[in-house]
Amino acid sequence: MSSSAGANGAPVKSTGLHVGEPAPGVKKVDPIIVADGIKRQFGGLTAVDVEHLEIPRGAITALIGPNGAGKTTLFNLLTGFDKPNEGTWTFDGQSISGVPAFRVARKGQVRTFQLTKALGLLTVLDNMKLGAKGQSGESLARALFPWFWRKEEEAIEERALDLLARFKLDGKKDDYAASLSGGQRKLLEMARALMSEPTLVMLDEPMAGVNPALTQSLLDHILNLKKEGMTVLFVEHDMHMVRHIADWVVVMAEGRVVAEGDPHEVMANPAVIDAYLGSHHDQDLGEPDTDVVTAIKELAHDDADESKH
Ligand SMILES: Nc1ncnc2c1ncn2[C@@H]1O[C@H](COP(=O)(O)OP(=O)(O)OP(=O)(O)O)[C@@H](O)[C@H]1O
Repeated sequence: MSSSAGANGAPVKSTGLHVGEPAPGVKKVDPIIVADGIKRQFGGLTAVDVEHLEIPRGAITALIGPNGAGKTTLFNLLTGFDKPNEGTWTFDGQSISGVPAFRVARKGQVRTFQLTKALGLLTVLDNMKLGAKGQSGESLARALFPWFWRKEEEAIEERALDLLARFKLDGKKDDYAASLSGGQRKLLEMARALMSEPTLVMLDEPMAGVNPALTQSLLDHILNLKKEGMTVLFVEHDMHMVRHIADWVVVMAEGRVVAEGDPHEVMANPAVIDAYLGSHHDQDLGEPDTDVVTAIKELAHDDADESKH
C-alpha cells in the first residue's frame, strides 16, 4: 500500500483493500473495525441498521449518504458516544461495543468534536491539552506524585505546541478558540484529536464551513495522517473531496449500507444515485440532495471519459 503523491500531484490511492466483489458488507484484507448487526432506534425510527461493515486499516474511508441516512448516529455508536439497541463491533481485534467514549479514545480510536460554545471560551492551547489522553480521573495519583504529573504536563504542552506549529496555529495559542475562523476551527479539531496519538481518526464533515483558502491545507493534513500510518474514516457531503482523497467509500441510506467500493465504482453505481434521489420520499424534509446527485453524475461521467483514454 502506498500513499505518497503521484506524478501529477494527485494522491496515490490505496488499492487491494477488499476480498471479493465490492458490495455492502464486503470483507477487507486487514480491517481495523468490524461491526455486526448494529441497530439504533429512536422511538419508532430505525436510524442505523447495519448488518456487517468492515473499515480497512491504513486507508482513508469516506462515509457518505443523504441527510438522515444515519452516518452521524453510526459515528456516535462506534466511538462510544451513544449506545445501540443491538450489535457488536471490534476495534483492532478488541471488542469495544458499549465501551464509553473516553476509554475508546484511550485505545486509539478518536473522533473530532466540534468547537462548542464552552470550548470556544478556552484558549487554543487549552483546547489542545483537553485532547491528551490519561487526563481525567487521576486526581489522587496527581496529589501523591506531583513530580510525575509535572513531567507529564510538560510533555503534553510540548506535544500541543508541536502540533499547533504543524497546523500553523502556534501564533494563536493564547487566543480564545472562539476567535478562530471556520477553517482554523476544523484544523484545531483535527490537531486536538491527534493529541492522543490515535491509530484511527474519525472526522465529521471536515470540510463544512471551510473557505477555499484553507481547503487544500485541510486535505493535505488528512492525507498526511494516512502517510503517517493512521486510518481515517470521515463523513462528508462534498463529493469532489470524497473522490480526491478517499481510498474506499461506504454509502448509507435509511440506516443501511447500500453500496461500498472505491470512489470510481461507487460514483458509477446507480444504487448510489437512487439513494440520494429516493431520500425523503416518505418524509417532509425538503428537497432531495440534488446538488450531490449532480456532483456524483459529473464525477461518474469524468471517470467514464478517463477510462476511454
Ligand atoms: N437523538 C435523536 N433523537 C431522535 N432522532 C434522532 C436522533 N439522532 C438522530 N435521529 C434521527 O436518526 C436519523 C439519522 O440521523 P443522522 O444524524 O445519523 O443522519 P446523518 O446521515 O448523519 O444526516 P446528516 O447528513 O444530515 O447529518 C434521522 O432521521 C434523525 O432525525
